[in-house]
Amino acid sequence: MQQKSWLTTDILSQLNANTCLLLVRSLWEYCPEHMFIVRVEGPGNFVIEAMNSTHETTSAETNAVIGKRIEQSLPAPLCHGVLANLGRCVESGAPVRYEENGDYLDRDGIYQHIHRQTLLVPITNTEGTVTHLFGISHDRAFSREHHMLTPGITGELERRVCERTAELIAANEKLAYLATHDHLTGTYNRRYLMELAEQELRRAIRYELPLCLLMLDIDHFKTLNDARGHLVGDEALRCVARTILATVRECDLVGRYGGDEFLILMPETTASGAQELAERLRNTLTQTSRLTLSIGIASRAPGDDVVIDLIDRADALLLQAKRNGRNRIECAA
Ligand SMILES: Nc1nc2c(ncn2[C@@H]2O[C@H](COP(=O)(O)OP(=O)(O)OP(=O)(O)O)[C@@H](O)[C@H]2O)c(=O)[nH]1
Repeated sequence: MQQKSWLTTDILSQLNANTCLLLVRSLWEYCPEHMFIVRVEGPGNFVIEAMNSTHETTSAETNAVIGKRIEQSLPAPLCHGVLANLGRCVESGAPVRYEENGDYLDRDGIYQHIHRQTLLVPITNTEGTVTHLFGISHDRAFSREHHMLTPGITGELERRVCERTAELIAANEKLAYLATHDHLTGTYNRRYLMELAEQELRRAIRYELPLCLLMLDIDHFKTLNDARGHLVGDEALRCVARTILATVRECDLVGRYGGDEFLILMPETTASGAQELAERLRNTLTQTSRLTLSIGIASRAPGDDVVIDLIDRADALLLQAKRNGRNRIECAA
């Protein structure tokens, strides 16, 4: 039995072919509703053959789905219902109306709400087989920017915002750490140490407090590096850093000044206190490793305006310690 074509009405049959074509084209281009034609390839197997562009879908977006199976072009939560309705339309050979109303996560991980009504019309060939389905959808509530969120969705969104915020805070903390610390030893890097040291010096000047600066250098470090390799050299640097950090007070500032040189800034500490710490440091290191240190100690003097004044004096004393045989501490009288 020849089936009735649902796209043919009495009015249309009175129009000539050209007018029909013009009518279809105008509808396809200017109608604000979504229109699509799906090819029926077998039971449950539908391929999008054509789709119009509307104010909400660009031609690039519509072109991207043409030739794709329904499962490839629709969000998974909506797909099951749509496939069932397409199948129903093919089986019955009659128009089918259905409604989609739900939320789904888009490719950017953003919740979208969809509420649309669709009319499906079967298109048959001369043998009466449904070869295509024509669909027209009306969006009842679909906005990328504004939609009422159900409490469940709000909760999920809040959870995601909290998760992202926590990730950002962690990433920021990591960045701040990397910007202020030496990657190898975990002590402050030179730039940050200088910044903190200038603050300490200003405080010491303002309140007339003692302040000492220790500069230390590993003895014959180049020989160790050359003989045993850079990885062993790196471990030696870490070992010295660990020993310093375990020996100093919490308010002391420790940083890697460069190569195998470290600085320790000791607020509210006199030269004798600094010497005590330097001795302890040297002793601990000789007990736990084969490394020895040469140390120069400078204490704040009247006229010291910037930290480099102290660094210069500690550096000169460190050089003196090297010249005097290494593994020793030099401190200005
Ligand atoms: N493994 C390692 N070596 C480094 C690093 N930075 C600098 N160095 C090496 O540290 C060595 C510095 O040696 P110096 O302090 O100049 O000389 P030294 O052998 O310690 O001699 P003295 O200080 O006079 O006792 C050089 O061989 C540098 O290549 C680093 O991050 N890792």
